[in-house]
Amino acid sequence: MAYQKGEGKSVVIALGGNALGNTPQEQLELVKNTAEHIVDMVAEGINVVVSHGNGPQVGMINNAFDYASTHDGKTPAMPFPECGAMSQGYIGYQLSQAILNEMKRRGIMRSTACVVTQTVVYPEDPAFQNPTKPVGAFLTEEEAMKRAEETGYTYKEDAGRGWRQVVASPKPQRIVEFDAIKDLMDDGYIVISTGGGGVPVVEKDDSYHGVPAVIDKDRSSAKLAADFRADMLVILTAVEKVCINFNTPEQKELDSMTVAEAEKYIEEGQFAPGSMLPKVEACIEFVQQHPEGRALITSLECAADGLKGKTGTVITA
Ligand SMILES: Nc1ncnc2c1ncn2[C@@H]1O[C@H](COP(=O)(O)OP(=O)(O)O)[C@@H](O)[C@H]1O
Ligand SMILES: NC(=O)OP(=O)(O)O
Repeated sequence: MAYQKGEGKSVVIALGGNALGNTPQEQLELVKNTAEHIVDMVAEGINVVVSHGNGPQVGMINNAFDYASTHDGKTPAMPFPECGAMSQGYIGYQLSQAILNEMKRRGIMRSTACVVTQTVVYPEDPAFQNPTKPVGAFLTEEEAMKRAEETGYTYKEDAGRGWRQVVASPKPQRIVEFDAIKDLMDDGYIVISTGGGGVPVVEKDDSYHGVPAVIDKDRSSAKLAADFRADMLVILTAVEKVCINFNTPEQKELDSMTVAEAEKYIEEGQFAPGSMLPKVEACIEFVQQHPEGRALITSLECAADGLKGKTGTVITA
């Protein structure tokens, strides 16, 4: 099956934590299943851009370098933005390989392209004054204070379980490699990009500079999808549908929401901050910027059916 330039719908998929797991070994196994679902969409003639989270991965890489650099005296300290880029690299490598293998198995003559992506954030974003995103392992207070002094990073106590590094989660303003991502997609590549929301960079003196932060990947995916006016933003997570009264006897699955309905539910506190809320907000941002587009929240397993309108929660303008 060969790709003809310009044909097919365009879809940005944001992969949640359950598509990747927590360790490289677990991830290598899980991405095989993830790839099957992505290739199901490719087989339907859809042009797919894949983005993914990186919270556990960037924390793991950062910790490994911190540990090595303070223990062996030979390994250099690794700046946080470089850790983010490494997480994009190894997740992208595993996803790319799994998608290629699956396409080969099905006789689909398409290729993949991984784009290490930077995302511009504003230095004055209030998120920098209130780091909220925990990354990496738990420490004692003493260890955390020592590391804070050495690195300048922020550590916070996490619900009585110990101290963890927290980083800011600023809003994505611009995807630096946007043109390359679009061109690659238009040329028929299955593009893996904007991993972990993109490495956050600020613009200063006409140059980009990495900053120690982790952008919400659903927000960056919404920005990417809106910028190239994708037909659909698909946020894949662990649940088939968004619910109201989630985890209560009155729980009700939603097939669809307009922006006005979603905003009413947000006001009622129906979506948990740090999990479902940013996903719904990302969908709202996408359809507000691109009202002809539709956003879908569903599970990986239901993705293909969701794209056919058979399941999931659809958010429209
Ligand atoms: N109102 C809701 N409807 C459905 N799921 C919800 C709701 N509120 C919170 N959740 C939880 O949010 C989770 C998705 O958030 P999270 O696990 O942070 O995402 P990710 O898949 O990106 O890692 C769901 O698996 C579910 O447990
Ligand atoms: N960058 C990001 O949103 O990662 P997680 O989805 O893993 O938290």
